[in-house]
Amino acid sequence: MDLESGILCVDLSKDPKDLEEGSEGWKNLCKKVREACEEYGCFQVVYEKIPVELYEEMVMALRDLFDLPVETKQKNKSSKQPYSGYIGKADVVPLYESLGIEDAPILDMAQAFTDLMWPNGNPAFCKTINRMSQMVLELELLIRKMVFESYGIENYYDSNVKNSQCVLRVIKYDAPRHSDDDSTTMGLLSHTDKNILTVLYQQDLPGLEVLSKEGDEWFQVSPRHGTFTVLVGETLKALSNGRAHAVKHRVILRISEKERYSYGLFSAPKEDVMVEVPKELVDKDHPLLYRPFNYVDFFRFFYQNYTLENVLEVYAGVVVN
Ligand SMILES: O=C(O)CCC(=O)C(=O)O
Ligand SMILES: [Fe+2]
Repeated sequence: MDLESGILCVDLSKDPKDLEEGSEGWKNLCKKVREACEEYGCFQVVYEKIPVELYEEMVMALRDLFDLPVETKQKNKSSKQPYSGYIGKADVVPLYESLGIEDAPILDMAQAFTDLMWPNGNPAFCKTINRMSQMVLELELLIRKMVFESYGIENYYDSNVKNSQCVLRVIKYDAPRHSDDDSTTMGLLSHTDKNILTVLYQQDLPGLEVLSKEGDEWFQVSPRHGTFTVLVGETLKALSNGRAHAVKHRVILRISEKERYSYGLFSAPKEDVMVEVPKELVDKDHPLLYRPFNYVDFFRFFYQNYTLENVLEVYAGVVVN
């Protein structure tokens, strides 16, 4: 099995025929994706469709963006979607800074964000984030389709896509400079994502770590060119009636002179739709675990009440039994 340091790797670039729906290769990929979602809650995916120069343009775009004054970045307020808005240099994670760009694959949305950050215009930035997020969304939709097919719920795929939206979250971690204290290398605390799927790119430096399902081992996810990391979120776990595993992950930085950039496309249900477990995934052996829920409530629920001590109570609020 092409397990690399505990993370399953799915190669979507090996044979174009594998991407023909219904082919043997496609069925094998779907099976592998399901296995990865259930056993690990994450996997790496090789996707060579994205042109090399777009990765480079993305680094320049991120540098440009994070170099803006904090007051400008703070103009990016979260409106409707969780994961949008500016988060900067919080006490618990002082090296972390990020901006969420709602529906960045839609040109008007990418343009609105660009106009907010650069009232005098920055067409190169707009084009880059729009193109990159379109390509990553294409990848996310492909994987989502594989997940739905692997569970035999492909007839829910179109409505699931129609009822979903996405945020491109771009992240910068300042270089940690001291090694005498663990907190100086903590980039992002251990958490699960609450959305459907996250498709993440680590631009240059390593840092992402995922916790084994058994909860006893952290695995480092190495950044590799053309390789994305897919993480199962709590909403996909709920949709699969608890079968898929929402993986805990964190970012531990290495002492270095270089800042770390990453970006992820987070797909999530639209705020006004109810998420329901497909009836096909409920049976005698798999009793219903989640009542229909609204994503924004689901998200707030985790974040307002969530501590390591009360994790079970938090689940009890959305879990039927
Ligand atoms: O920066 C990374 O590699 C991970 C970011 C992450 O987990 C998140 O934004 O939810
Ligand atoms: Fe995350």
